[in-house]
Amino acid sequence: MVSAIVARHALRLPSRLRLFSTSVSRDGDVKRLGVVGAGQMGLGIALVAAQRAQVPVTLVDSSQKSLDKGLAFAEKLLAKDVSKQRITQEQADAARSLLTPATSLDSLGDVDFVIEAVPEIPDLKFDIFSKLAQICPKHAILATNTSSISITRIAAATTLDPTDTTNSSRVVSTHFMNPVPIQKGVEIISGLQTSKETLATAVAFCERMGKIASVSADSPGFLANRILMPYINEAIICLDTGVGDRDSIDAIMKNGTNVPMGPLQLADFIGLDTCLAIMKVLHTETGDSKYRPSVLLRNMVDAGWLGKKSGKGFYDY
Ligand SMILES: NC(=O)c1ccc[n+]([C@@H]2O[C@H](COP(=O)([O-])OP(=O)(O)OC[C@H]3O[C@@H](n4cnc5c(N)ncnc54)[C@H](O)[C@@H]3O)[C@@H](O)[C@H]2O)c1
Repeated sequence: MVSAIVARHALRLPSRLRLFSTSVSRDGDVKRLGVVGAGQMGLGIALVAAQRAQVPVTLVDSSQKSLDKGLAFAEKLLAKDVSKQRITQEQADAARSLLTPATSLDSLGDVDFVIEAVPEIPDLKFDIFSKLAQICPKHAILATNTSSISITRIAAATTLDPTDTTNSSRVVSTHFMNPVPIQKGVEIISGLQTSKETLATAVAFCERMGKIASVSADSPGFLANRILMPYINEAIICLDTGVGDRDSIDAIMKNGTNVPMGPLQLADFIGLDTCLAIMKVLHTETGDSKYRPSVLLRNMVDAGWLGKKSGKGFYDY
């Protein structure tokens, strides 16, 4: 399965990508995982890795408060799984015991694979990857959960000499979908420097986590957001220009395409600031006017109406 996905992808890669195919990963056998950022995504990734792949996870966050909150939430999710008889108490205890919190990146000296899930701030990610390249073992895969930042740029931050791909070839994106314990899909994105072995290890590990991998190249919005965000943006333009009201827009897509929620409700769930940030990346990096963020989306973000997380968006919460 893994080799088929990677081979299919490699066939489509320009030959210049294959030139950088340095062997850095001995095999797909990840024995210890590091996760950086214990927020919404990082916590979900750590928990699913502990439950499904059954690997010990070092969960690093610069904020002790975030770690405490994240681990309390993990315990709540595990208790819910036990109460619904999806898992036994022993399985819940085993998963919880695999999660070790830490506040310093220096705790990641023994991991085989690390997934970064800190906020979507380019300089923050570049700084973390330059440190991970020094701290993690030389065979470790360095993955990011970014929604929109170029993987090639993140990989470039691991070295001062761009011609030396020892570190940059180990960088890849494992873009998990939210909420991680529920969504099956994960998007695996190669940067220009990413080696075939790194890609294969990333796909294999995500499959061990019970996920279904889709592989894409480093291009603005990758696959998921390149398709999803213009759909959401168009729904907002339809609302803004009076083609339909909120409920009609959500109802036709929900009842007509069999999705669990319509585009406006989904935008609220993702966060309107996140939607706008991704549309801006698509617009500026492609220069294509078809990705222009809708005026109403900009106005709602300016008003602080960010969706579910702020209590108000297209719906009230
Ligand atoms: N939220 C989504 O729906 C979603 C979906 C897919 C991808 N993503 C991406 O995942 C990443 C994380 O998003 P999130 O929603 O989990 O964010 P979040 O704000 O919930 O969590 C980020 C965590 O990183 C921690 N952090 C900040 N600086 C740090 C540092 N220097 N070292 C260690 N920890 C640090 C914060 O304390 C916080 O706990 C982003 O790149 C985002 O674009 C988000």
